[in-house]
Amino acid sequence: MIEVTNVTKTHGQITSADQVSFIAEAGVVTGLLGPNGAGKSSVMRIICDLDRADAGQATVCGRRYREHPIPMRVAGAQFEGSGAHPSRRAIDHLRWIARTNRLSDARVIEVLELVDLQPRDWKRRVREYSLGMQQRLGIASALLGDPQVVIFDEPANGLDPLGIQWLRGLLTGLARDGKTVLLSSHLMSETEMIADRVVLMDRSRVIGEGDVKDLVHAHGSLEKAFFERLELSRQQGSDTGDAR
Ligand SMILES: Nc1ncnc2c1ncn2[C@@H]1O[C@H](COP(=O)(O)OP(=O)(O)OP(=O)(O)O)[C@@H](O)[C@H]1O
Repeated sequence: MIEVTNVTKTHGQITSADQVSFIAEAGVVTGLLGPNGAGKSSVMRIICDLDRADAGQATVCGRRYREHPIPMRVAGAQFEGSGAHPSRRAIDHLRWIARTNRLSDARVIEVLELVDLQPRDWKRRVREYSLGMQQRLGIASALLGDPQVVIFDEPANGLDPLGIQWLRGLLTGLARDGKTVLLSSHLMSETEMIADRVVLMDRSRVIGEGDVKDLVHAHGSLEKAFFERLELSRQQGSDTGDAR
């Protein structure tokens, strides 16, 4: 489980997270949905201890990410593509991460197969990878430690419709195995396809949340639900003189 409680983060004049609170449960695919600059990556970076919150806290399975003895075995994360150096061979990138985290080379092969990268591509250099292949490699590295919690920042970017379908199968399977799955996206229809539950963000705040099925049932589509909520929230913001 991921628990985010009143997380606030500022960078000088800019607020990237403003009292953000939500829970991502085990066995559920939770989507953090919002437009560019809404604060999704900022919150995910704080969950993974890549950034420190100014106030509030985020825990993964009951503790701060970095307080776990081998964090990678508890939570795996993917930010911006593969995270690999372009000159590295894909398999060597994963082997390096595996060895520094006391994981076996056999697990490297398992995750390469899990993300459906073809054996002929394993030894290719990452710079030769398409965007979609880089996404798959990034997802593979997040899964290396077979963690309870997986966090993917915009995993659908660069994937074609078949790739999106594959991603949905993968994430649904992980949730079915009892894992906590958190993904961010600004893509409404993809999120509607992939997530069970959504946390809606705009201008660094949570503006709503709910089960995707319920929101689609009530509003016709997740996109409509999102924009209705967005309009209301921005209206309330302007009523109170909040310019963000
Ligand atoms: N290190 C930083 N320094 C200054 N501003 C930052 C920093 N990190 C994030 N921000 C700002 O915080 C806001 C939220 O950014 P963030 O990347 O979290 O949004 P996002 O929802 O992930 O957007 P996208 O969908 O475009 O990735 C933006 O205005 C961004 O410019």
